[in-house]
Amino acid sequence: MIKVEGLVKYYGKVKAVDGVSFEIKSGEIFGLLGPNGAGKTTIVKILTTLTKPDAGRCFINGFDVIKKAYEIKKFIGVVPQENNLDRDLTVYENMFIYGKLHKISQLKEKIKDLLENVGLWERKDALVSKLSGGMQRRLLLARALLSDPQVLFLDEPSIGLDPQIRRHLWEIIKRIKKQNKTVFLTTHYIEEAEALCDRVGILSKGRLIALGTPSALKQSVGLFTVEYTDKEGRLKLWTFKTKEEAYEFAKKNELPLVIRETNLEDVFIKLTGERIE
Ligand SMILES: Nc1ncnc2c1ncn2[C@@H]1O[C@H](COP(=O)(O)OP(=O)(O)OP(=O)(O)O)[C@@H](O)[C@H]1O
Repeated sequence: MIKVEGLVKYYGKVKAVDGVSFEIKSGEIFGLLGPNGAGKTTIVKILTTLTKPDAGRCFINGFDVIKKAYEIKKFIGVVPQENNLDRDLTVYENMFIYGKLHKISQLKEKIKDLLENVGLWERKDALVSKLSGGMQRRLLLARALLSDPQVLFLDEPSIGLDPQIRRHLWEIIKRIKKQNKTVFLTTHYIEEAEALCDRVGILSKGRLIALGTPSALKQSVGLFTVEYTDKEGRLKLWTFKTKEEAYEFAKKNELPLVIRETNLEDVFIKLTGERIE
């Protein structure tokens, strides 16, 4: 469904994307995981035709994203990181105007369906400025789905939301996948990548440093982690294939160590020596 080959993007002298390649299958939830500034938004902007790469190619549904921007726009939906809803209009009006602009047929029925789907039908007459952050994010999602896109791009969908509201949003995103849509999301939340994504690409300083299912990525460094935080708050990690090896190692040490299952943050730390969040 999505194919990215050797993507490079500079902003002046900053190499924001440095030779990134990956493929996403139809119906997958694919996540780009990485810290702030890793280049996630830039890749989303390239794939959604908002900016052009300096090198490389990408295709969505066989269409060249750079050459066929007009066609691409017909089958993608985008939830940008920055909220671009009209705050002075109601929930319904935001949906209606967007639908009219995009010449959506059976608009009223679709608006009702989607607002019900994201739990906002009851609030359809509320001004956007009166909605909570989580509700606004759900409205952005509903609006992006109005054109019934085959591929949905979500740039940091749950940034700034508290954990409970984040989980509600994840349920909605999982339902979207069930409608046979391909979902491309970016995140710097480990939990979000693990809870939602079929496959994850780990991005660091513009480079894709690992790619695979969350469990394969964890397996690649070792499924069990021994953790130690020194007096200065510095974290040290050792990863092991088996729980027994981890216990064996911990037993030999005098230090207060924590033994736990490896998560994607550990994978990132192992590969880069840095933390994500
Ligand atoms: N318009 C721009 N002009 C100059 N530099 C930019 C621009 N947009 C991004 N950058 C730089 O490119 C790099 C990648 O930024 P990008 O926004 O793609 O990262 P990100 O992983 O999405 O992080 P965030 O979650 O903070 O948006 C960063 O060093 C950033 O400062």
